[in-house]
Amino acid sequence: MLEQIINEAKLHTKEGKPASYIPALAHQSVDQFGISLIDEYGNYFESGETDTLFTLQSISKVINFMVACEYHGLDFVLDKVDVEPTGDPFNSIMRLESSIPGKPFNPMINAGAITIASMLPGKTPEERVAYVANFLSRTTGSIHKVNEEIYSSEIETSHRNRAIAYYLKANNYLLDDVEKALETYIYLCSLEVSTRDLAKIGLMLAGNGIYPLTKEEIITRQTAKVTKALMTTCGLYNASGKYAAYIGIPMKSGVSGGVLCSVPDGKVEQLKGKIGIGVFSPGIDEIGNSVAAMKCIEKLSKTYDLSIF
Ligand SMILES: NC(=O)CC[C@H](N)C(=O)O
Repeated sequence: MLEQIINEAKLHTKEGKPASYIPALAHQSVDQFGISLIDEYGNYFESGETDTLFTLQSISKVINFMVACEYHGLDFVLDKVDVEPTGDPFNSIMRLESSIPGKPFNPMINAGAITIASMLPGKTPEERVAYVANFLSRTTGSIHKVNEEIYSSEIETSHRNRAIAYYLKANNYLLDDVEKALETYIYLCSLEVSTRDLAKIGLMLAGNGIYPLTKEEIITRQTAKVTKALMTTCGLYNASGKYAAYIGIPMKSGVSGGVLCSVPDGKVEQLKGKIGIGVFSPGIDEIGNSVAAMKCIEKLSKTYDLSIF
């Protein structure tokens, strides 16, 4: 049944286009598709390009939020970034000026994520990215490197994100210089992962911060719960409401075509208990979500009753 769902989803890979506003992402082949599922009992199901490395892009927002909450505590973080969905595109500037006092609406849009990047532990962007990469490795067991080509391509063309960072600085939300916050944010977007890595992070979140296979506590229960609430309400940009209704799984997507899913409680025999899912297919829609990955997750959720609602 899973193979059939995956084969059907693969038929949609060409309906999306690779993100072209980051020039180095534009030449990704849309034919790629990979999926990894891991459950709390250690069962793996994988198909397609599960070893291919791709950049986290917006999925880094989830990771950075967890790191910031663990390091500073939730109250400190929420003093600088709210937890309200916007219904606007991820790189929108509009509300920074229209809302008083310009506080970023949530950590899953660029304004919130650049703010979070400025508060991560470490004195330089390099130290911060190393801290976050180590944090990721505790769950994934992989070594995560920055893709320098994609980093350079984005930092050179990041005029919109730079504008957002200046607004944030003007309203006292950045804890650092504009350029350092931006470099940190883009380094983190450029960290490489595989679908297997994403599935493991999803499983850790499903375990409310405890990785079920090792029983190690990676983050607190409180951080895990707030993170999953943000993924559900803001994880898929301005399509988050639609996907909460039709799929109902805490998820986060990135413009490189990755999607991280955390299923807290699978109810059917074939997919039971806590499950992490990572999907990758670079063809994205206008909103920024991978077309084939979302088709696959929607079918999985409907077939195996994975919705949390
Ligand atoms: N939605 C995304 O994945 C966007 C991430 C990308 N690095 C940006 O800031 O534009």
